[in-house]
Amino acid sequence: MAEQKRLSASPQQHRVLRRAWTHMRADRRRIVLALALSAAATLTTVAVPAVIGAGVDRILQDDRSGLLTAAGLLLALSVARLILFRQSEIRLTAVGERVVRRLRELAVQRLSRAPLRFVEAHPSGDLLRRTTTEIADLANFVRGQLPDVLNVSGYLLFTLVLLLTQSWLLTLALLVVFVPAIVWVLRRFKKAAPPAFAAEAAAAGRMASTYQELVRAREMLLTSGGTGYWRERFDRDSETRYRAARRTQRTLFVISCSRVVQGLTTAVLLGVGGWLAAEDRVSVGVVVVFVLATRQLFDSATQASNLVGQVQQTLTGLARLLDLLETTRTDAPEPGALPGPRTSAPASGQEPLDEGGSSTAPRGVLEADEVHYAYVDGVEVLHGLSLTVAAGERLGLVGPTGAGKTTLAKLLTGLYTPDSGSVRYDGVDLRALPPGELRRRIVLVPQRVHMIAGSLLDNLALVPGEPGETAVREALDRLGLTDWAERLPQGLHTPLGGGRGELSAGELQLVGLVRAALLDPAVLVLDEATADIDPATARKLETALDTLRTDRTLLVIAHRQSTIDRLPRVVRLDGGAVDSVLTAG
Ligand SMILES: Nc1ncnc2c1ncn2[C@@H]1O[C@H](COP(=O)(O)OP(=O)(O)OP(=O)(O)O)[C@@H](O)[C@H]1O
Repeated sequence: MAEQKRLSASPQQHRVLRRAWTHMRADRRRIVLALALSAAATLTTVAVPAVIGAGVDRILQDDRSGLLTAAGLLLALSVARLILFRQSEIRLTAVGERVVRRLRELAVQRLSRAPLRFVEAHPSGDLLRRTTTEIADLANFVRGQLPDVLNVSGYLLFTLVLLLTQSWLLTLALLVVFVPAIVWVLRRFKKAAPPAFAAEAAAAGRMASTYQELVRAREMLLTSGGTGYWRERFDRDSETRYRAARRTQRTLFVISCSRVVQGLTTAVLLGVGGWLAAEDRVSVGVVVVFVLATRQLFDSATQASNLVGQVQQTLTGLARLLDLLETTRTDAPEPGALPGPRTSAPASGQEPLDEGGSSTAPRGVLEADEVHYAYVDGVEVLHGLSLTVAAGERLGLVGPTGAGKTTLAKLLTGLYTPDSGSVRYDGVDLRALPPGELRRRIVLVPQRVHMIAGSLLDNLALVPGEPGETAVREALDRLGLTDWAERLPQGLHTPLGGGRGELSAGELQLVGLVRAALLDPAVLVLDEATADIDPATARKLETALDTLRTDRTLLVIAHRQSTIDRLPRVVRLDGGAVDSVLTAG
């Protein structure tokens, strides 16, 4: 099996911000301006204790004009602070939202282009959580906590510089007591937090997957009486999530130990500061600066300790999102195009290529060459299968359940890529075709057709090229399905999907066939696409699809004998290889 990239449940958080920077680069000017404003706003707060300290010294020196200057400065600082904080917050939030929006759109874009095999290999709840909940958490963090995180970090840094300029001895006393203790607390937290938060996020993803599967399989569970099993599984997941949440809470408790460290530091500072003032080695104003600044320092440290949990949670979410973006990134070279319209004679047995236009996609030979494919390592499903379908041929594909027919159909339509070997259309490897071009040429109609919330028209028009109502009505007409659409309560505008209305299994297949008729591809692969439709209607539709375009290559997977009987050549698969070929007549 070709190496398949997989998402990690607890992806690496190493250098997560540096990795995220790639997605922020486009906004670097806005980011720098927002950070500069935030730093300036923080400086206006840090300066307050220094100005008060200077004012106290002026009082003790009976310097009235100095005192007035200090008072005026305090007033100016408070006005500047108000303006700068507001401005920095607005700009930070705006730029943060832009980055989050870019990440959200990129995640959805990459996921929508990810190989089917990648999507099938992951629980849909996990993918959903990464692209919705975790991005929403990131957006909330940007809006709610990011300005605080920057202010607190700036405050801690600038205050330290201020204190050093006031008295290095008192700063040393502060650092000797405060730093080792706080470093110990933070290191313990840093060691315990990433695995705890990652485990909680993974448990939440698993729970969402289980819930989603339960909702999707509700009918089967009710009929088979399997709800008990599902409840047990959900309870197990819920228990794991509960334990993971408890572990996170315990980790957060480590951080609250910093309050004890703060009490100890204040006591030491008061003692040393009082002694130095009595010895006349520092002014009373400096002691005042230290008392005020360290109070604010502790407030910031407390705020930081509260924020650390949220920051960690956000970093975990960001790492999971980056994991998704990095895993789904394709380094494939620019997709090639099919050869342009030919002026020379076509290869023998081939018709000339059409020049394009959605209704005249070019024709060509479809070939599977020595294709190997495995869903799971070591369990090969197709074993070097080769098959050639001539341009315009109508071919049946039959075989026992599990023979590999659907797998081959998905490979022939480019939904899967072979582990080795190749699938070519008109001599071009399907991997080299842009998705839009590929769909114009080769279309698979599966047995299970999926719907989105919207009207019948929205659902029918869910094909590249956004066909309008007229094109949809024409396609219905060509397939003889106008009456069926008109019989629905509001005709083409009947609301469907998202719990608003459902179609029967056979009607869903009609939708799949109309979509195929709208695309009108050169190659149409029907995988049990009429199995749920009554035999008479199925025959009518199959004939319509046949006659709509007589030069179309048609590959039909079917169990119904009457469908197979209409096809001039039938290939039988067994055990992932061609077993026999039957030709009519
Ligand atoms: N998503 C998947 N993950 C793992 N194994 C899979 C997956 N889909 C199919 N298989 C396995 O691949 C093998 C071939 O399946 P496939 O659906 O191609 O058979 P089929 O011939 O179309 O069967 P049927 O007639 O029942 O539709 C089976 O053994 C099946 O269990």
